[in-house]
Amino acid sequence: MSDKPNNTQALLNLRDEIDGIDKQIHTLLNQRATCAQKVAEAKLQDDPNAIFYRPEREAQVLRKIQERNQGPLADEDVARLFRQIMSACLSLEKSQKVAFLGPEGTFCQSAAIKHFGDWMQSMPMTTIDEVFREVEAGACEYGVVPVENSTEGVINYTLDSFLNSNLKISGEVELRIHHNLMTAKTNDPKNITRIYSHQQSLAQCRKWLDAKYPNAERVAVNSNAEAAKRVMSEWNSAAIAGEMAAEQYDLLILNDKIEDKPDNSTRFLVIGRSEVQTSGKDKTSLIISMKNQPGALFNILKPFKDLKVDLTRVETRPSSSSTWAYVFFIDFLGHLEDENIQKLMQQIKQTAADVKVLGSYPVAVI
Ligand SMILES: O=C(O)C(=O)C[C@]1(C(=O)O)C=C[C@@H](O)C=C1
Repeated sequence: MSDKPNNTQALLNLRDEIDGIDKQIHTLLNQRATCAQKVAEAKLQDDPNAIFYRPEREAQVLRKIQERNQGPLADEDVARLFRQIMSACLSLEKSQKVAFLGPEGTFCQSAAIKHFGDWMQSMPMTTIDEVFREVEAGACEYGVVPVENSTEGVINYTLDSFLNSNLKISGEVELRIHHNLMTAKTNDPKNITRIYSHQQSLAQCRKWLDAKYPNAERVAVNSNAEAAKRVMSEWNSAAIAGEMAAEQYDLLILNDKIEDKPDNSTRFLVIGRSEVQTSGKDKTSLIISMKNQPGALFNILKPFKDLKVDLTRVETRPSSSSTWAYVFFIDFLGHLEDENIQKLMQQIKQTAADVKVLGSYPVAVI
């Protein structure tokens, strides 16, 4: 018997128990990965040009995990763990290249990692348009682009990019956005006279900046990560960016969570070249142009009421072609394969000048 105090022996016994559990988890993880490899083989036998990433199936797996979770780990934490397990399994089937609005360290990259896990290959692009082009050209399987922020509203450039693209929406990601003021570790915060960030981030932290740095020059740049890159070499500057950017560019966070609204979040869209099957809890996005006649908008929206389809967003944008004065970007709950959505689409097509389906995709799970 060890002469160590009881609590050490109890500790050692518990560690033995953990070792036994880890051994089981390790075995099961490799069994699961082997299954995923067999799934890949089955997909290829069915279709030599098989699509390996299946967002509908991943959403179903993550929902089941959350539904049966008994704790002590929180539902979202367990789902994030399984998100990573599926990411590792998918990488055994086929590595996924995902374009995002860069550079490295942007919230868009954080959204891509949240959705695809750490095993995807993230490819930074300088503009939203470039993300679309990279996926259209087949250089990347998927892309992630920002579409709306809870404080600043919709990102028009993303909506307009869909007008001239054949890409489909494959998924959506919700990301809580925390802004931090950061600077180079060699800088003296008292010398800060210029603050860089994306124009949306400067706007989301306006009140904080007015209170803390009323006289600092505010310079809008393409992205928060670009702002972080700049301050690495400027002794009198600071950047507003996410935690990931501070890590990426080895910066010191002077103040964290400086956003004016505590529930500040951004929604991102996952874009791809193929349609997504039904997952059981889906959303559909359309672009609808209306005939220039009285009551046209009412006629478009009436079928949603009649068929009890839940509209989640309606945005108006100027049309890119002369024939369309305005187009409507409409999101609603349901999948194109659902019977009531098929009825809805028939009625919309009777009254609209034109309808462009952007896709049906799983409602964000984590
Ligand atoms: O079920 C599949 O189609 C799989 O490829 C397996 C799996 C998984 O790990 O659960 C992996 C990748 C897919 O995106 C979906 C699920």
